[in-house]
Amino acid sequence: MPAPVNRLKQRLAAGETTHGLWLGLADPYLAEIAATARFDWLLLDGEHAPNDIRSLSAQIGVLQNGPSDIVLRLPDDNPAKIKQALDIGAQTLLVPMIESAAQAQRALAACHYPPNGLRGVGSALARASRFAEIPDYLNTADAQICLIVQVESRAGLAALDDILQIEGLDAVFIGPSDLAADMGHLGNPGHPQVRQAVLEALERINRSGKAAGVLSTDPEFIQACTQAGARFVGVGIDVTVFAHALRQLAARYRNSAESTR
Ligand SMILES: O=C(O)C(=O)C[C@H](O)[C@@H](O)CO
Repeated sequence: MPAPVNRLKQRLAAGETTHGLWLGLADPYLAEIAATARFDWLLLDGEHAPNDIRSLSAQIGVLQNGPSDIVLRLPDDNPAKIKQALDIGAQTLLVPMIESAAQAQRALAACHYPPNGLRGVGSALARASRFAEIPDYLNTADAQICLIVQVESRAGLAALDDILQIEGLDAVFIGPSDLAADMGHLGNPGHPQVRQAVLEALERINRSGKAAGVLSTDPEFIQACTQAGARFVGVGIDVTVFAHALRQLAARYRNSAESTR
């Protein structure tokens, strides 16, 4: 019995457009509710959300047999964290703040077992192998790992062509918020200069044959990104959807006398 087939890896390789939700509420119960929306994928954010390995593992536990594929974003490119993420059962990883081909190559090596990589062997303890229930896990795991690296700075864009040459790298995600900050437009990912840079990068990634990724909550920009070749498309963030809906509901019933609350 081999490692579980990574459906999202296959879909991205086939050029399918997929839509997903960022999960930043960092809670398995809320992740289970999000799964009922049946997005193509759900991304567990280990970079900006209050997640740790146990909360990430608990969310994978409730999502792993659900309708959505699971993506786990690491806080950085630390090989030890990549190892832990894979061992708790994530098969699609998003690694932020990649600025060179060498850095992307190191992240890829951390995803694969020797001799092709540096991933430490601990599958007997790991959900990834179904706790050693998958006898051939070590020999079949690598083929099902999907690595997406984030390019989100001018230095990363300058290295993009070299990054796109990396064999075995599945996708490159352009981070509009951090790119905006690096371009001098902190807090304004919708700035025309930023949007142009994002769309041009998505076109370059798509032309390379790798999958292009992006996150936006603006339906018009989402359409523009898809037309530019984005196939891994984040279309919302659970935290902002939740917070906005609650504020709207409260405001509807808050009378004017309390409006200063
Ligand atoms: O730079 C970006 O944009 C991203 O990487 C996505 C953000 O981190 C996400 O938290 C939404 O702001």
